[in-house]
Order: sequence, then structure tokens, then C-alpha cells
Amino acid sequence: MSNGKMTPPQPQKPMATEWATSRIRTVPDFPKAGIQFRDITTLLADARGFRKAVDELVQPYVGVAIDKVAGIEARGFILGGAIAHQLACGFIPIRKPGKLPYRTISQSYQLEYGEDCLQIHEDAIRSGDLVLLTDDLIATGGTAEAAVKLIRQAGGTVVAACFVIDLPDLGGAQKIRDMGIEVISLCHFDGD
Ligand SMILES: O=P(O)(O)OC[C@H]1O[C@H](OP(=O)(O)OP(=O)(O)O)[C@H](O)[C@@H]1O
Ligand SMILES: Nc1ncnc2[nH]cnc12
Repeated sequence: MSNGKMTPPQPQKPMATEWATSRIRTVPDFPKAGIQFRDITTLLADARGFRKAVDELVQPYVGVAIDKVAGIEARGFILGGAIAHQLACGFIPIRKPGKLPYRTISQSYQLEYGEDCLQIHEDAIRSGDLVLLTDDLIATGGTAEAAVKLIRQAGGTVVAACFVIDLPDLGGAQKIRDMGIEVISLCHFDGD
């Protein structure tokens, strides 16, 4: 300050996304010690919260050319099904290994708390399909990155990726933006 006076503390404005964060439960030390698990089941169980979450995830893509919504197992199925219905698009499940019955393409990846693999049916996407990717949460971005690689390998173009929660300190959203993909999220938790 040039006049030497201290700025008085400003009242914290409620975040625009307070409606979402207030409906998300944090479970400490799940599934491993030190992880603050952001649990969206409490948001999903709330009729207004679930509807608003889906409406806000859909809103930027109304009128945008999208052929398919791809949802990542497991919570991405719940959101992705609703988003695909609202956008009148097809839905593609991106699943954990051994769950899809037909021929698959696989991609392994690192998690915040371990390693895993995702699969997609090799014929789930037609060449040139425009795909909206969704999941409940993006942390390190390893899961979403693997999903993007699968969609691209199958011949699709990822138009955007949308999440309820971003953990920005883990850098995942930036990782996906660096792949040339628009990322939106409804709320974020800092310090994870
Ligand atoms: O950005 P990342 O660091 O990759 O983490 C994000 C992923 O972690 C969670 O799923 P989880 O792997 O816990 O699987 P689940 O859906 O079977 O619980 C979440 O639903 C995302 O899919
Ligand atoms: N902190 C977290 N909460 C919920 N899901 C997650 N996936 C990776 N990190 C997570």
C-alpha cells in the first residue's frame, strides 16, 4: 500500500460453486492413509444437487457438435449417462479391465494412489466421432489421459472433458489442457 495503511480483511465471498462443494463429502484416509477422498455420492443423492450438476456440465455443450459422451468407470457412468441423455448423444463406457465383453483396446496409467488400466471396445467409436469425456473428479489426470489416448486410438476426437471436481494442486486439468482439450469442472478443492 502506498499510504502505509493496512487493507482490512475482506469478507470471503461465497464461491460460485458453493452449492456443489457443500454437497460433497470428504472422507479422510480413504482408500489409503493421507488421501482426502472427495465423495460425490452425497451430491448424487440430493435431487437438486444431482440435477444442477448435470445441467451445469451439459450447459456449455448445448448446440456443440458431439456424437458421443464417454464416461469413465465407475462414477463417470452415472454422470455420463445423464449428460448423454440430455445432449441426445450416444454413451460409451470406459471400463476397468475384464469388464467389457467384446474386443478391447487397453491403456495403463498411474493413479494418485496406485496403478490401473482402462479399456474401451475397439468399435465403440467411429472414425471422426466427436467425443465429450466425463468423470466425477480429476486429480493427477492419469485416468483422463488414459481415456483420451483410448478415444484417440479408436479414431475419435475429444472435444472437451468435464468433471464435477478438480484437484488443481495435482495438475491433472492442466495435463489434459496440454493435450489440446478444453477442461471444465464445477468445483475445486485446494491443498490435495
Ligand atoms: O486424475 P486421477 O489421479 O487419475 O484420478 C481420478 C480418478 O480417480 C477416481 O477413480 P478411482 O481410480 O478411485 O476408481 P473408481 O471409480 O473405481 O473408484 C476418480 O473417479 C477418477 O476416475
Ligand atoms: N482425492 C480423491 N477423491 C476422490 N477420488 C479421487 N481420485 C483420485 N484422487 C481422489
